[in-house]
This record gives sequence, structure tokens and C-alpha cells, in this order.
Amino acid sequence: MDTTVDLDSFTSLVERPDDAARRAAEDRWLELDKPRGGLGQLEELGSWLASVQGGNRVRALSAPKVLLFAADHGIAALGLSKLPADGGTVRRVHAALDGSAPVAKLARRFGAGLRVIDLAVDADNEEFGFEVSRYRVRRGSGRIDVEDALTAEEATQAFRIGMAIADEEADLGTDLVLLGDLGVGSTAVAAVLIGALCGTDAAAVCGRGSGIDDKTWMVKCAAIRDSLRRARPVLGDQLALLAATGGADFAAITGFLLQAAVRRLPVVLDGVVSAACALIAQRISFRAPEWWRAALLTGEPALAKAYDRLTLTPLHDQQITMGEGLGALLALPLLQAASDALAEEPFVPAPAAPREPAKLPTAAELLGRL
Ligand SMILES: Cc1cc2ncn([C@H]3O[C@H](COP(=O)(O)O)[C@@H](O)[C@H]3O)c2cc1C
Ligand SMILES: O=C(O)c1cccnc1
Repeated sequence: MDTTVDLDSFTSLVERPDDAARRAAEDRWLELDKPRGGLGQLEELGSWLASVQGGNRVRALSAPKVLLFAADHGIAALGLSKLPADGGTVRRVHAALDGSAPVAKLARRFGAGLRVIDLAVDADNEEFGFEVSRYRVRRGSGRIDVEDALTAEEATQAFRIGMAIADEEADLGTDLVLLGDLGVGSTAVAAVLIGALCGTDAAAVCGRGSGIDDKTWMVKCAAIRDSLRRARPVLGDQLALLAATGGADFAAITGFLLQAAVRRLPVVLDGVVSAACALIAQRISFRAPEWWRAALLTGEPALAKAYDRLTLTPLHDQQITMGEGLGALLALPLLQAASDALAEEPFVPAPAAPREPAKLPTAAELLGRL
């Protein structure tokens, strides 16, 4: 694999979504059998889908997929999460894989694929199998309040892996990505990146993450403060920033978001981790955010700041606070509804598995029971 990445190239490689397609969709809304504006915010959402799909026909979404980027973070060793630093991420990855995690149940419900990508979980290489861990960059990451999360080479490698995943998904025909992340301590790392990029202090970006108490919040806040000091000198260099105070998941998501925009693959962002990466990606390509939608606010103060900067408005407000792509996935029915309403070809669901016909009693049998 090439070991360098030309960030400047994204400025020209990322194009704008198709404005003519958006205008055609706006005209089509007016022709449909409904009052003007009758589908409310779904109309703007459908017009956005038209612009990212391009061309003159909106296609009903048929291959949405949740991508969960998983990694451990050295800073979790300070005890700033409700989940254990030792084994918490491993358990969440298993829950996503065995179908018990809420995101896995909902993905089945909504007909979305689910792919878990282990970038740096603190586990043996064999823990989750080849498909999940084939892109693993390292095991865990450095404690960003005192040392770099990654080496420069690892940051570049993770970034390129994210790009490769975007290419794989685009080539597979995935038509919408619901982005998620999984990792103990990740909200602290995201807060550092967003705090650094927005020029705020630690208290303004430190949230409750997995549901921490006041005492733990203070530990987390001090860790974010110390990490912010390490982030500021490298603010002008996105890969150096990802190496110093990010992680392999953050670097991969950033590369993924940019290459997804190059490949015209629309993405729904989830919580504060995807927002931190989106903010970094925006600094690399100012046009890229036009390919993304924000799913929700999770209560993390850093998330609201990031979406403000990105001028993205959350699609729903269900007060989900657990990450793992659940918020992004909950936005899927809205996007499906928008694309179904606008598409000229009706959506044809895959046939359900044949069922045994119900055996109802005959009238004579019923009478016989009386
Ligand atoms: C039972 C439980 C299940 C979870 N699943 C995801 N998270 C969430 O918590 C983590 C981020 O928060 P922090 O930065 O505080 O560690 C992520 O793994 C996120 O998915 C969970 C949290 C809890 C308590
Ligand atoms: O914003 C998030 O992604 C988030 C918030 C709380 C807990 N886990 C994740």
C-alpha cells in the first residue's frame, strides 16, 4: 500500500453535488399528488438525495449500510468512561457482531447492511475474525494527554484504509452510509479534536459520554485540557493532529469521509466522533460537507459546536446518547421515505421468506368445538 497521502488533491477531487438534479427534484415535488410543501422536511431531504445521486431520476435507496469503525483509546486508562477501559470495546464489538446490540437489531429491521471495522481494538488479532480485523493498524493507541495516539505512518495508513473502505463500498453499490463508531473513551478524544479546531476550552466540550458522574467528568475534563495543549501546536497539519490527539478510528473515518465524497457516496453522520472527523475533513475539502447529513444531537456539547461549524442540521431528535451508529440508523427511514416519494420507479422490497399458510379451523370444526 502507498504510504503517503496528498491531502491537497481532495480540494479538486471532491465535486459539488449535482445542482441541476436538485432543481429537477424540486420541480418534481410540485408535480406530485400532495399539497405544496406537504411532505415537510422530507422534501428538502429528497432534493438533497437527488443532488448526491445526480442524473435526472431519483433512485429509491436500495443498499444502505451501517459502517462501525472500532478502536480503543489509551486515554480511557484514566477511567473517564462508564465502560471499562479493559475489555469494554471488545464486548461492544461482539454485541454488534452477534446481533444483540441495538444497532444490529435495527439494521435488520430496516434492511440495512452492517459492517464492523476493527482499526485498533485492544484485542488479539483473531478475536473477531479476518473480515473484521483485516485493516487493523495497531492494538489500542497512545494516551493523548501525554503522548501521541499514533505514529505519523500509522495515521497515514489508517487514513488510507478509510479511503479504501469508501472505494470498496462505492464499488459494491452501497447507496447510503450510516456512519458509526465504537470505542471506550472516544467522546474524550472527539472533544479534544473539536475543542482544538473550534478554539474552545476543555469545559466547553467535555460531555457525559457513556453516562459518567460529576467526579469522572472532572477527570475527563482535565484529560481533555492536557490533550488540548498537545493538539494546538499541530492544528495546521490534519494528519499530524490525527496522530497526536486522534486515533486510528478517527484517521480512518476522516479518510473515509473524504473519499466517500470523491465517489459521490452520501453519508449520514452519527455522534461526536463522526462530527470531529467531519470537521477535520472539512478543513481538507470545504465542499465535502455537502455530501453528508447530521443525524442527531447526542447531548455532547462538542457535537453541537461541530455541527454549527459544518452548518449541518440534525435530522431527528430522539435523545439517543449511545453512539454506535444508532442515531444515524434511525435517520434511515426518513431518507427512505424521501427517496421513495420522489423516485419514479416504485421501491420493490426483497420478497419475504415464504411462510407456511396459516391453518384456520373450518366452520364445521369451530362448531364441533362448541
Ligand atoms: C452499557 C453501554 C453501552 C454502550 N454502547 C456504546 N456506548 C458508548 O460509550 C462509548 C463512548 O463513551 P465514553 O467516551 O464515555 O467511553 C462508546 O463506545 C459509545 O458507543 C455505551 C455505553 C454504555 C454505558
Ligand atoms: O456523541 C456520541 O457519539 C456519543 C455520546 C454519548 C455516548 N457515546 C457516544
